Amino acid sequence: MVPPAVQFENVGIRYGMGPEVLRDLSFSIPPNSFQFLTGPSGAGKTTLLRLILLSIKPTRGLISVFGKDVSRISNDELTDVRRKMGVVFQEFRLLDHLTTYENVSLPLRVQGKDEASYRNEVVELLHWVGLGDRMHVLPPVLSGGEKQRAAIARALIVRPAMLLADEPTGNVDPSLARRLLRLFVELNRQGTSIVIATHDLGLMDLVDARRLVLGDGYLHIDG
Ligand SMILES: Nc1ncnc2c1ncn2[C@@H]1O[C@H](COP(=O)(O)OP(=O)(O)OP(=O)(O)O)[C@@H](O)[C@H]1O
Repeated sequence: MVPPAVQFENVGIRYGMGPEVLRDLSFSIPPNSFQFLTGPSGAGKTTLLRLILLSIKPTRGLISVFGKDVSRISNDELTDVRRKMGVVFQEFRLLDHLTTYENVSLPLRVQGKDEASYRNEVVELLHWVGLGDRMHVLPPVLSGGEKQRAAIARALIVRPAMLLADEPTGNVDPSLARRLLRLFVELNRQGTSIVIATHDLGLMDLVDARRLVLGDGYLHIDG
């Protein structure tokens, strides 16, 4: 049986000596599932995504990712787990000396793939996210929304087992937001588990998906 992409059991986290930001979180993200993560500003959405990404540790409880208990994970396993995750966070981390096309292709280049094997796919994806005419420019001349779309394309190009996206449509107009959402839905159809953190109720209404709702440190699940 395929394990859940993510499993939390009684997880809590605090920053330093502060109060618990998240408390008693127990839930799972099934393989091939689509969910929104929502809740008011400061509710802990980014914190929850960072826990799943293993960039911060819980102060209590158990987290497993792709069936691995993260408290016992080796460095090699950690690298392997991270490779399976596509991540779009609010800081886009594009490399300023590479063009948009080169930034988006970079994960495939790092995997040792030959450019001829991926060029068309990268170009097609760049057109889909509305960057067809921005392919050959460097990130410093891109707008915030264009950088965000480049970061989305870079996360999707490797067809990750799980996509974690923090407000991925925060900087784009509503019609482009719907287009990006269609891209996430298509990726999900091809087998990727999707977690999208958003405040945008209109966006969530467009997809019949589970909602993980954070509030007062607790999580409840709608749908
Ligand atoms: N590095 C940190 N050190 C101390 N406190 C932090 C840190 N990061 C987040 N917090 C606190 O944890 C709480 C949750 O923050 P988080 O960024 O996870 O919320 P969020 O739901 O993503 O918010 P937003 O919707 O505004 O992005 C907030 O009270 C925040 O101040």
